[in-house]
Amino acid sequence: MTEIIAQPLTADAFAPFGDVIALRGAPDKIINQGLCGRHHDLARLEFGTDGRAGISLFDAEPRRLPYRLDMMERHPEGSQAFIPMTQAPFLVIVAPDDGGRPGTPRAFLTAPGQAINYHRGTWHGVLTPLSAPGLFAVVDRIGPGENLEEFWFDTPYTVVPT
Ligand SMILES: NC(=O)N[C@@H](O)C(=O)O
Ligand code: NI
Repeated sequence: MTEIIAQPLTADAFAPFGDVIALRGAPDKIINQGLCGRHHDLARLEFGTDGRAGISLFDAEPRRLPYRLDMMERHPEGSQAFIPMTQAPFLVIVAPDDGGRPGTPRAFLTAPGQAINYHRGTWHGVLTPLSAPGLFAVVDRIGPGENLEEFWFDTPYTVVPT
């Protein structure tokens, strides 16, 4: 199986696929009588013309590295954000589109305090925590119709740590 080496997640590397939601420098605005910094509008969310935003909680089983990647998916009708409810790193796997199927996947390990938002239609691996509890707030589209497309690889990949 082809190996993919997981890299530290950076906003630049992830930009073609989505947004890294994290503190970056000074807040955009100081609020709450000076006791809170607002870091404003950090992700491009989309829910389609007939959908709406929803917040759900995902309680996922932790996985281990090396990780067998045999399927990727995408949501053609909306974006999907994963906001960890712990400080634990998790695995993020994305791929460019290659004629309607995932191209070569890329894997990232988050740092504590990083959350992510997959842009609408981005190929990604399913939520992959690496420790328990795998508890995440998820902001994605609630609406009619099918919003999940899966692609199963004939030959799985193996994701390994740096
Ligand atoms: N299917 C589902 O709600 N979860 C996936 O979209 C995922 O990205 O984990
Ligand atoms: Ni998804």
